[in-house]
Amino acid sequence: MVNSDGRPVIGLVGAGGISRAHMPGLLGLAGEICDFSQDGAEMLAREFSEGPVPVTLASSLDELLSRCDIVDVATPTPTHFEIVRAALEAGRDVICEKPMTRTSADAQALVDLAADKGLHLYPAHVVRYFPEYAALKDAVDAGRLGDLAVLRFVRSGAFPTTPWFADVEASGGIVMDQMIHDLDQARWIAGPIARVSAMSTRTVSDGNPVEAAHVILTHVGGAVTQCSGVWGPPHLEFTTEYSVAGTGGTLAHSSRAEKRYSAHLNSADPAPGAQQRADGFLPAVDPAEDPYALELCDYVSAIEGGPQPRVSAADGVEAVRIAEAALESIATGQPVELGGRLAEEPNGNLAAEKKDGLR
Ligand SMILES: NC(=O)C1=CN([C@@H]2O[C@H](COP(=O)(O)OP(=O)(O)OC[C@H]3O[C@@H](n4cnc5c(N)ncnc54)[C@H](OP(=O)(O)O)[C@@H]3O)[C@@H](O)[C@H]2O)C=CC1
Ligand SMILES: O=C1CO[C@H](CO)[C@@H](O)[C@@H]1O
Repeated sequence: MVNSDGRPVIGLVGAGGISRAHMPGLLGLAGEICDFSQDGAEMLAREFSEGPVPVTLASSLDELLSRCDIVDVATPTPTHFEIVRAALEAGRDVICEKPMTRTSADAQALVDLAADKGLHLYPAHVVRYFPEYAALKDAVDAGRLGDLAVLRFVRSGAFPTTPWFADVEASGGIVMDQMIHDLDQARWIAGPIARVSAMSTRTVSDGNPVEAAHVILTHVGGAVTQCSGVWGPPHLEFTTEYSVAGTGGTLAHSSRAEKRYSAHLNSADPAPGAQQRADGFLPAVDPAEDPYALELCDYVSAIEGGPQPRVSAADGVEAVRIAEAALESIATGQPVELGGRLAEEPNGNLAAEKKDGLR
């Protein structure tokens, strides 16, 4: 189905917030983008119809799967399992938004199916492509921080307004939906995790829900990570922070840092520059190094025979498994042992390896 330039037809499932963040990257990679969603696909197609790449509509998932080479799943979390399974059954390589599925058992089942079919499956852990996090990874891998001792990750934004996010059964709440980015960072930067302790709170203020969580991870290598997440009131700008200390030094990032002052008040007059930087739901992105475009390019290149991308399917399973452990710890009040065995198994790479073997 590739077009005359050899560019693939990419099927986008979904037309919500993250679909719009994917569109610039998809437009740079695809010969055609075919979108399917419940209601919003037409509006999304209209918004992005100016350029040379046709944005077309499918009237069902089956139609989309029959018309595309690669599927990009950007629907609510509880729909990921069935949509990804259908795409793999139809023989399509798949990119899927995080969390890969709501449970690690479902995520592992998809990894196994992809491996059986010799197909690629990539979970969209986009924070690995944000420059400040990629720089941290490079510094740690180069040994510039020495042996890691303590890591702290913080992520704050407005409580998401689309109703399914508020349903913990559906979304997994702040830990599975939002903090999963930093749980993945912690494992990527400081290695496998042996123990997870967590606590969370949800309250309502002036009719607005607010949810927050702290998760402590003990890494197999001995380092300790604290992840904190906030889904706050509607005026809260999206911000991120980390600070990492090792025997060789420290590294820190704050998305607020370049601002001379920051105010997050419930007022009609937001902090200067805030709207250009980030809304309450997604972080600010420099279009010159758009991490959503970088991740999509990495995955599509791998699907087309390039090197393994920065994220594997096994990474997606493991992120969900750590988030599940945190939810269990919140429910029981006890730490959860992950046993140090962790999924440092090559499952995520199997699909690609198998496929390469078939070429
Ligand atoms: N990596 C990141 O930084 C981010 C990741 N995410 C993740 O992306 C996913 C989607 O989030 P987001 O875009 O914010 O969600 P939204 O609720 O804004 O959008 C979801 C879209 O999926 C469509 N949809 C729902 N069910 C189906 C279905 N069964 N088949 C086809 N389309 C369907 C909706 O349809 P309709 O046309 O009716 O609107 C809507 O267009 C979630 O898993 C979330 O965790 C979200 C934000 C950022
Ligand atoms: O990074 C993100 C922004 O916030 C959203 C709401 O929690 C998340 O789904 C998303 O992954």
